[in-house]
Amino acid sequence: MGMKKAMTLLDDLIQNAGGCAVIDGGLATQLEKHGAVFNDSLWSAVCLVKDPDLIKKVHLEYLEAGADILVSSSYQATIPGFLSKGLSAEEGELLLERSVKLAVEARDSFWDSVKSNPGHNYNRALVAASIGSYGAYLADGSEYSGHYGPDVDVDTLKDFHRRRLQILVGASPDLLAFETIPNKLEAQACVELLEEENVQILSWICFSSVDGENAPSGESFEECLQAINKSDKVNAVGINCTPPHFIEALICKFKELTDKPIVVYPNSGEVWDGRAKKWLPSNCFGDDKFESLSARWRDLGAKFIGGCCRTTPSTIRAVSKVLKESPH
Ligand SMILES: C[S+](C)CC[C@H](N)C(=O)O
Ligand SMILES: N[C@@H](CCS)C(=O)O
Ligand SMILES: [Zn+2]
Repeated sequence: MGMKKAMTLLDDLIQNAGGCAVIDGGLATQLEKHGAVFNDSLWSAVCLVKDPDLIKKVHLEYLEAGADILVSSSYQATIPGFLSKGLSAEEGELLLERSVKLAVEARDSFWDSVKSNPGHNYNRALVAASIGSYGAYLADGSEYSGHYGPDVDVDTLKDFHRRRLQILVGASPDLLAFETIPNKLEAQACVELLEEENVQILSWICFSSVDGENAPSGESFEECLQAINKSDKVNAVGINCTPPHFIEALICKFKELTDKPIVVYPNSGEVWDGRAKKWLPSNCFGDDKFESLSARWRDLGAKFIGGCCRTTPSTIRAVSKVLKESPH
């Protein structure tokens, strides 16, 4: 499909969803709720190897809750990560393809089961292939610090992302979702890669933020968005895995900094301790808060809203309900 046709598909989805498409919630979180254990450097990508059926089940739960966009299970799935566990490059590539396939299969079977029900309130969902940051692969919490050290330059990051991007593009998702990008260098690497590979699939680039004002590296979003704004290969930009109380101000900031559609899918407000590898209870937002805040975020201009870590299908049910029952 050409970029133009894909863009129409996305615009139609936003319109059919009432002016703002609903993204799913935390994938790893919901896998853990079903008993999956991720005390491993592959984090949720362990499930791609050990229990792909569970991934499909969670995708179906999010569709049932009203998600218009599913994000695939490839966040922390990388060829070097799989090689470090003794898998071959070919096996790693098949696992990446599998992550898209699982989401596509869930989407297709869910849509087949609801599309002819009169009065159903679902849209045919799109599948976004997740591309987690280099920091996610490092598994040291650096997707929330942006500190990759002096030896990492733009070529290191492009080399890291290139093969996975090629494989995910080859699996034909509807979208590419760069997630939890923590600094300007990685944003630039992602844009250069999309250009160099002449990628013909829509994409968004989302940053994390730990202070509600800047990228985790301390660089301003004005700096981080420079390369993105110049490229027509990036179709939307925003924030994920960041506490909900920062989102309103960040939407306002992004509106001043870019003409691209804005994506927000915050976490619950809990804070990831990269060393202890656990979530620390903090200013935690429940589903009712997500419900009221989503309407506010939509009114401020966000075009894609969902949840990230520690949000669940019940969060997305609340978000979907408010966005679809009182459309803009
Ligand atoms: C979004 S964070 C909670 C993912 C896990 C992290 N990259 C780690 O492996 O420690
Ligand atoms: N798509 C990933 C993001 C982690 S920050 C997940 O939901 O698990
Ligand atoms: Zn997250």
